[in-house]
Amino acid sequence: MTNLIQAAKFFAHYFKHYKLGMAVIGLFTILATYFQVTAPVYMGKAIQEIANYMGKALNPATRAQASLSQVHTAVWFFLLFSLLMLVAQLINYVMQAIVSSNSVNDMRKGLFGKLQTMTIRYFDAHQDGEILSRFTSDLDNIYNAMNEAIFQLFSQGVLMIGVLWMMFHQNVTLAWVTIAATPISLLLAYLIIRRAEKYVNLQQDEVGHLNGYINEQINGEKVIITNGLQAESVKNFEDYNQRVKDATYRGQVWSGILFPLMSGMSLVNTAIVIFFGGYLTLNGTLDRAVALGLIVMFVNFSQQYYQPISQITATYNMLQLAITGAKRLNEVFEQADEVSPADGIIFTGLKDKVELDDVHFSYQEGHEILHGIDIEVDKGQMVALVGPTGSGKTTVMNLLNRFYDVDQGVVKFDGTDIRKFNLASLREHVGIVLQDSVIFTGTIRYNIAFGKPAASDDEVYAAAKQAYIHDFIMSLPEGYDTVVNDEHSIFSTGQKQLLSIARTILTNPDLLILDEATSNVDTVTEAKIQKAMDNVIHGRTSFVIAHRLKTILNADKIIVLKDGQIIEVGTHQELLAAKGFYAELYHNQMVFD
Ligand SMILES: Nc1ncnc2c1ncn2[C@@H]1O[C@H](COP(=O)(O)OP(=O)(O)OP(=O)(O)O)[C@@H](O)[C@H]1O
Repeated sequence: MTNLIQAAKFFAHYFKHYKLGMAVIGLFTILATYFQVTAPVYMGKAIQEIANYMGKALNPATRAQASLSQVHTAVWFFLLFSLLMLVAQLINYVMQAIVSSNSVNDMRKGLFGKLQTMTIRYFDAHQDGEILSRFTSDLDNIYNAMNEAIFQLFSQGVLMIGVLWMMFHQNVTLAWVTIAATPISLLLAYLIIRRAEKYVNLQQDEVGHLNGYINEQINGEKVIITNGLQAESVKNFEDYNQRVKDATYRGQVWSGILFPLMSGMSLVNTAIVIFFGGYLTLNGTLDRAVALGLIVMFVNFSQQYYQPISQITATYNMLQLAITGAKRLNEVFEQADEVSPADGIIFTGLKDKVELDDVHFSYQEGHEILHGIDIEVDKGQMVALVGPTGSGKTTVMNLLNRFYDVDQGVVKFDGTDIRKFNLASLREHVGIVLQDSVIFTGTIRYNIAFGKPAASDDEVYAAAKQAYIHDFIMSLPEGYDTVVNDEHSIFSTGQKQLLSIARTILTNPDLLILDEATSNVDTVTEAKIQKAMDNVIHGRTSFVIAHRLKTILNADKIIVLKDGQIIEVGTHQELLAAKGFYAELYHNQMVFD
C-alpha cells in the first residue's frame, strides 16, 4: 500500500506540470463515460419499442396503429451516442499520449539531473548497469503503463461510477443484482494481486542485477578472454537470466490469471442478470416490453460494470511494473545530494597550506580505513603518497576534494575546514588526474577543453604541448578535430593520461591530485608522462600517488601509508637513510627497473 501511495505521489508530481492536458483528459473521460452508459438505455428502448410494435402488429385490432418510428429513433440515438463515445475516447488517447510522453521526458531529465548532484558514494556502491536499468527498463515500464494502464485506471474508475449511477437510475432491483457479486470479485482480485506484486517487484530487481552483470562482463571482456573464462561468464549469466525468468514467469502467471478470472465472473454475472430479469418479466408487475428492454439494457450494464474490473486486472502487470519503476526512481531521488554549505565561504585559491588533522574515515560503518592521518603541506610543495595496494592512498585523495567527508578529524585549506567552503568554488581550484583517464565522446579539442569549454585554440595547443601530447595529436589526419570516445579510443593508457594532464593544465588548478597511471605504459610514454607531470606539478601544491618511485625522487615530502596509517615521512634521501619500509620498497623496485 505504501508503494501505491508513493507511486501515486510520484505520478501526481509529474502530471501537475500538465494541468491543461489533464483537464482535457478529465473532461473527455467524463463525456466518453456519459455517452457509453447512455447508449445501452437507447438499446433497451429499441428492444422495448420492437416488443411494443410486435404486440400491436400481431393483434388485428391494433395492427393499424403499429409503427416502427419509435424503434428507428431509439436506434439512431444508440448509434449517435456510440459515435460520440468513440470521438471522445479518440481525443482522450491523443491527449494521454502527449501528457505521458512529456512526463516521461521530464522524469528522464530529472533522473539524469539528480545523478549529477549525488555523492560519489552512490556511484561507488552501485553497478553502472544497475543505474542504467532505471533509465531504460524502469522508465520504459512507466511509459507503457501510462499509455495503456494509468489513464485507463482513471477512465475505468469513472466508467464504474457512471454505470452505477445509470443502473440505479434505471432499475434499483436489477442494479443490486448486477453488483451483488462484486465483493467476491474484489476479494479474489486482491488475493491474486498480492501474490503477483511480490514477483513483479522481484522481476525488476533481478533485471537490474542482470544488467549490472552484463555491463560488468562487457567492461571486463579482455580479462575474461585472457583467462579463458568465457564459458564461466556464460554460466553465471545463465544464473542471473534464470532468476529473471523465474520472477517474470511467476509474476506473469499470477497477474495473467486475473483477466480470465474476471472475464469469467462477468459472464456469470451476465447470466445472473438475465435469470433475474427473466424472473421479473414473468412474475413482476412490469409491462413485458419494458421488462424485455430492461434485460437487454442490464446485460449491457453488467458487461460495462465488469469492464473496469477486467481492464484494470488485464493491465495489472503493467501497473505493477510502473509502481515498482516509480519506487526504484524514488530510491534514486531520495539519495543524499552532495552537501554544499548554504552560505559557504568562497574558496579563492590556496594561500598557505593544506592540513589533514587526525583524519579517520570509513566507507562502511564499523570498517575504518584511515586511522588518524596527519599531513601538513605548504603551498607549492609536492607530496607523494606511497604504500602497498589498499593502504589508503586513493582514500586520502578522495577526502581532499570532498568526494567523501571525514568521519572524525578535519581537512583544512589555509586553516579552514573544507566543509565550510562553497563546494563549487572548492572544486574549481582542485584538479584531478585519475589513473584511469576518461575520454568523452567528441573531438580531441573538446576533450582537452572539457573543464574550460571557452578556452581558445591557442590555450588548448599550449596545454597539449606542456602535456607532451601535441605532436601525437598533430600526427593524426584530422588533428584536434579527430572524434574519439572511451570505447573506440585511439589512445594508449599512457596517452590517455597525457590528455588528462593537458585537460588539467588548462583548468590551471591551485591544488593538484595526481594518480599516476601504472599499466601498459611503454618507456617513451613513461618519460613523457614524467615530463608532463613535472610541468603540471610545477608551481602547484600537489599530491601525487606514485607507483613508480623514481617519479617522486624530487618530492618535498614522501608519506608512506600502510593499513590506513602513516608509517614514515621524509624526503627520498631521508627515507633511504632511515632504511625502513620505503627504502626496502625502493630497492625492490630498482631491481625490477
Ligand atoms: N568505495 C569503497 N567502498 C568500500 N571500501 C573501499 C572503497 N574504496 C576503497 N575501499 C577500501 O579502502 C581501502 C583503501 O583503498 P584505497 O583505494 O584508498 O587504497 P590505495 O592505497 O589507493 O590502493 P591502490 O594502490 O591499489 O590504488 C581498501 O581496503 C579498499 O578495499
